Amino acid sequence: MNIAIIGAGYVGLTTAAVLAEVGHTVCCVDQDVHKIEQLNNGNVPIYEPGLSELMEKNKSSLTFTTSLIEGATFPVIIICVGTPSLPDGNTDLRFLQSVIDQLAPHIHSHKTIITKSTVPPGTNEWIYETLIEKGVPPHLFHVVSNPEFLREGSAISDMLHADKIVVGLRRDDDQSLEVMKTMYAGISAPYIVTSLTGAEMIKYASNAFLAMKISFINEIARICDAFSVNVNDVAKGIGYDPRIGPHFLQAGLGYGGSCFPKDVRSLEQTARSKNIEPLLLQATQRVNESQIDVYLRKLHETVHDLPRQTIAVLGIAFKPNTDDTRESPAERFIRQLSNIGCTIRAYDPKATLSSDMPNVIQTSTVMEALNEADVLVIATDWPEFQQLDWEKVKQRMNGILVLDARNCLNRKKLEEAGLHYIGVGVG
Ligand SMILES: NC(=O)C1=CN([C@@H]2O[C@H](COP(=O)(O)OP(=O)(O)OC[C@H]3O[C@@H](n4cnc5c(N)ncnc54)[C@H](O)[C@@H]3O)[C@@H](O)[C@H]2O)C=CC1
Ligand SMILES: O=C(O)[C@H]1O[C@H](OP(=O)(O)OP(=O)(O)OC[C@H]2O[C@@H](n3ccc(=O)[nH]c3=O)[C@H](O)[C@@H]2O)[C@H](O)[C@@H](O)[C@@H]1O
Repeated sequence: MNIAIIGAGYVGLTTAAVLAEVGHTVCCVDQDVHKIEQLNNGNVPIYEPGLSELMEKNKSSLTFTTSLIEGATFPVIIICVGTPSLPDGNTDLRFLQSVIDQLAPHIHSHKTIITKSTVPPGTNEWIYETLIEKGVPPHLFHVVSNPEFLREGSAISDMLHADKIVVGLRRDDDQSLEVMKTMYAGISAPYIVTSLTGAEMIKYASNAFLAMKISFINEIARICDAFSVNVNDVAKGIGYDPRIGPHFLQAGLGYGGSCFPKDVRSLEQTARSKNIEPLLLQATQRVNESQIDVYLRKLHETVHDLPRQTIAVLGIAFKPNTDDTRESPAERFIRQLSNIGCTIRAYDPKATLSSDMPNVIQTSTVMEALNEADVLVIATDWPEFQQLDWEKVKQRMNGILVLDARNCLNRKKLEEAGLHYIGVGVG
């Protein structure tokens, strides 16, 4: 198949690489001239494990352009542009709207227009109606909602081994399911076929549920903390029940990234627009937003005169295996520590601090970050932090306190090395 992908970000590039891998020809369109230049020079502008290798392997099936008009010549068009939050929590749909505005005058043969961007319920129906209003004859296009469920850090494997493929169609569309099955022929997964709006709701409900699971375990961690119980044991204990499952029960600084925070906010606003008070969504966000305060309080309780201390913070990205810092809890924590006057030495294997902050420097190695540090904080659970040589860490630091803000370290090993281990709900 010949496919155009509009928006060459995390989702667009992963989709392009995977669809090229399963035998299609893919043209990636992005308005960011610099990004397209990089891609045309063989450089992948984001860090995602395995992505540059897969793109290199399939380079004969991949092209890159800034021209949406060129993209509009393809019979299958997948929209993967960003859908960020507006200040009021609603979704900013202006990138998507601009794509539809630009596409409409160039639809002269049949197009299957597939939305992969996460969009609020009703958006794909809006796309259909807008194209009709703009004079595109209905026999020249179909609109499909095909939300994406990949995670950054494991994007390629998540897409190649998807647990499901969700396809939302208009009631009268008896063609697009076949198109989707041909497009995903190389991927074996059950199909969930529903309405356009049903598919949009599946995506929002999925992200909201996962975010709620994280806030749930973080609330349990606070209670565990008061009773000196280890929340990891509790997560393990409840996770064996197949009705609960073991995933997304890792307590810590809370969820971040470009999706959970914005999608939970957006679903909250969607509910409100229909006069529904979304109590669980609100609670999920309240727990998440106050999670950093819980860790700060822990530091205040344990460290004398915290504002005068030098803190080594390991982790800047919102999760391991990515360079993404969008709504990163690690970066928020660094900002809070900076606000109260601490001196911060931050390190991350891939991510860079997104803005300058007073008394904060980023180092290029873990050991450099530890120099003169009174306290060490693990803010992102990169595997390499879990495997540190704790004897060496102790020698390098000024103090001995380690705050495990991701509940990911082996406490025994740290204590054997003479370090003092603290956390929230760590027993
Ligand atoms: N990042 C993730 O892990 C996942 C993201 N999603 C959803 O997928 C969508 C895209 O997310 P990301 O890939 O993270 O976004 P991103 O911000 O990394 O990439 C979006 C790209 O779209 C381009 N763009 C914007 N307007 C354009 C236009 N008019 N024409 C051409 N290109 C345009 C931007 O320049 C940018 O390169 C969002 O709706 C997100 O919620 C869904 C699942 C996973
Ligand atoms: O819609 C999206 O964009 C994507 O959002 C998430 O993927 P992602 O944001 O890449 O990362 P996750 O692995 O879900 O982690 C999100 C945040 O939750 C935190 N988290 C995750 C799991 C957990 O047990 N505890 C926890 O605090 C992570 O540290 C991170 O800050 C979903 O997992 C994907 O299915 C979805 O496609």
